[in-house]
Formats: sequence, C-alpha cells, structure tokens
Amino acid sequence: MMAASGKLASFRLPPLPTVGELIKLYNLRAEKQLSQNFLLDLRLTDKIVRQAGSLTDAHVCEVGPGPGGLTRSILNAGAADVLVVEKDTRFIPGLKLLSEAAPGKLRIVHGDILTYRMDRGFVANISKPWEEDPPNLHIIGNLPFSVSTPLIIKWLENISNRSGPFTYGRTRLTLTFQKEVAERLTASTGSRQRSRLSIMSQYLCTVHNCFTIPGRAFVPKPKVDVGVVHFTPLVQPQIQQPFKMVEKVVRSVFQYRRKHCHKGVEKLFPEAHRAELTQEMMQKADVDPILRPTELTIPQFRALVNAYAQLCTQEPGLVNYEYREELKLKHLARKRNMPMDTVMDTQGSTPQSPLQPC
Ligand SMILES: C[S@@+](CC[C@H](N)C(=O)[O-])C[C@H]1O[C@@H](n2cnc3c(N)ncnc32)[C@H](O)[C@@H]1O
Repeated sequence: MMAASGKLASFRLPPLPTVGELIKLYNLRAEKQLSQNFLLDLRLTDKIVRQAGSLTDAHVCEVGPGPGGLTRSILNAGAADVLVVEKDTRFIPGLKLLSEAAPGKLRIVHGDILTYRMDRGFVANISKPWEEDPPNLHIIGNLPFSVSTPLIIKWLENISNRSGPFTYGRTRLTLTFQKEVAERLTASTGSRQRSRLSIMSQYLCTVHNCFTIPGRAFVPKPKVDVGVVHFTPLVQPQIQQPFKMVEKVVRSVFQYRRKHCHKGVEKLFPEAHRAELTQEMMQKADVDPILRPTELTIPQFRALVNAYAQLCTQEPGLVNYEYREELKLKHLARKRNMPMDTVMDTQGSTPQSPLQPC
C-alpha cells in the first residue's frame, strides 16, 4: 500500500474491540497465580515498545501477551513477525482475533516461556554474527513477576554461551520488572541497590533502566511499581569465565553485602585452607579486601573471578566446593553425633570430595 508521500504506508491494526472490551467479552479475570496485571492503556504500551528501538520489519518474541495490549503496540510499530508465548489458554481466542486482524504477522504459542525453545522459533536467516550489529529480533514482555528473575538469569546464561534466543546473535530485550529488581539490574558501583543481579547483567550486557510505571497503571493494581529495562548483549563480556563460575564468586561475595568483601570470598574455600586461599585470591586479584561488595567495580569482579579460576586450576577439587553443603553436613554431623567423615560417607561424599583439605 503506497501513501500519498510515495513511501510505504506503515501497518495499523484495523478497528478492534478495545483490550478492556476483550477482557469483558472473554471473561478474563486476572489469575493471581500467574501474576496477571494487565496494561490497558495503549499509550503506555506504545511507550514500552518504543524503548526497544525501531521495530520496522522486526521479528519479535513477546512473553506473556495476555489480552494483547502490548502485542497491538508491537504490531503497530511495524513488526513483521510476532511470536507470542502465553501459558494461560483463556487468552488464546482473543489473540486469534488479533492474528486475523494482522494476517501472517502473529504466531501464537500456547506454552511456558521457561521451557520454550526460542532457538527454534525463528528462521535462521535473521541471524547476525555476534561481533556485528544485533539482529532485527527483539524479546519484549510485561513479565509475570513470579518468572522474571529466574527468566533473566536463564537468558543471561544463554547470552554467555550464545544459546537459546542468542543463537541468532545479540538479540535485544525490553522487559518489565518489579521496580526494585529493575533498580538492582541497573545499579552502578557504590549505589545502595548494587547486588548480584547488577554484576550478572552488567558483565554481559549494556543495561538501561528506561522508566517506571506506577502500579496504578495496571489492572488489577499490583502492590509495587514496575520498571522497564532494556538489555543489549555486549560483543565482549566483561568477564571471560564460565557463567556458573562468575555466578558462584558473585553470589559468595554478596552473601555478606554489608561486610568487607573478603568475608564472602572466604566462603569459596574449605575451612581447613580458608585463610591462606582467601589471602592468595585477594592478592592475585589485587583487590582491597576491606572494600564492601557494593563498592566493587566490574573490573574488580573480573580480577576476582580470574584469580578464583587460577586457584581452581591449581586445585581442581575447589570448583565443586560449596560452603552451604559443608554447613549442611556439619549440621547433620552435630545432629547425629557423628564425625564429619562418617556423615560424608553416608551422604556419598568420596575421599576426593572438595570438602577434604586440598
Ligand atoms: C503481567 S501479565 C501481562 C499481560 C499483558 N502482556 C499486558 O501487558 O497486559 C503476565 C502474562 O504472562 C502470562 N504468563 C505467566 N507465566 C507465564 C509463563 N511461564 N510463560 C508464558 N506466559 C506466562 C500470564 O498468563 C499473563 O498473561
């Protein structure tokens, strides 16, 4: 279709029942269990979609479309191929109506985003080499709070090994989170909200906290406000070690977020060698042990993870050592009035167990 200017006219959905009318039509009461809080104001859904950048001819995966408010904004923004993944069957008829209004543009999957294989969801020729610009593929979603944190951790791990949605390249994400989670994801060094999530997201992505949506904008109104966060995977992750190792070090350091950082580092090592290995790791990393976890920069975390990786190469048993497991065994030994060795035997720990002095 040509517009008067001679340019291709952009796609607009034809007149449809409003999202509010659809909800009434299909009697779509929000299910608390599925964290359903709907956005009915299309100006607001348009604003979320604008944070993704240009969607002209884009491929988009929308997480949890529900009654389809955000989906309408994505289609109106010019996306060519929108794949929606929705867990609740009650929304499927309303989404089918939308699909008929946008022929060939909307694909509906009834499924769970936590298990959906997005690497099979799109045609391979949209892929872009990792080092180049991101592909014209976006993930957008007003996420259920109950899934948002496990989902972003899963996707961050996918970014680190270029799997799932990132088999196509540096796929960008525009997602909503509970406001506090959005603040943690984007918190800078030294800020009150700096946490494990800040390091895990920022070592892999450029992360931007776009704007906050007040809880009253949703139906029903949640108890919290909501933040919209945009992620672009980095060409070069700021820490080049396996995701699980980064996660382990970062989790351990933030275990004692108000204490000096060496306190959390200590818990990476079995008791028998804790003091000397902590000192060695801090020295190798050249990080001041009395900094607080919130004061550490990403390069300092990189130095800590690299130092830990070196120690694990020198002493391979270390990599499997888990402080919490040791605590559990100690607790069990005390409860059963048994020596630790016996408890370890009954629990299937071998003599090569990382709990042995190394
Ligand atoms: C917060 S509501 C948002 C609905 C809609 N996108 C909007 O903005 O009005 C979350 C949606 O995600 C769906 N959902 C919940 N868990 C899901 C999962 N694991 N996989 C896919 N969809 C899910 C819910 O059924 C619901 O439709």
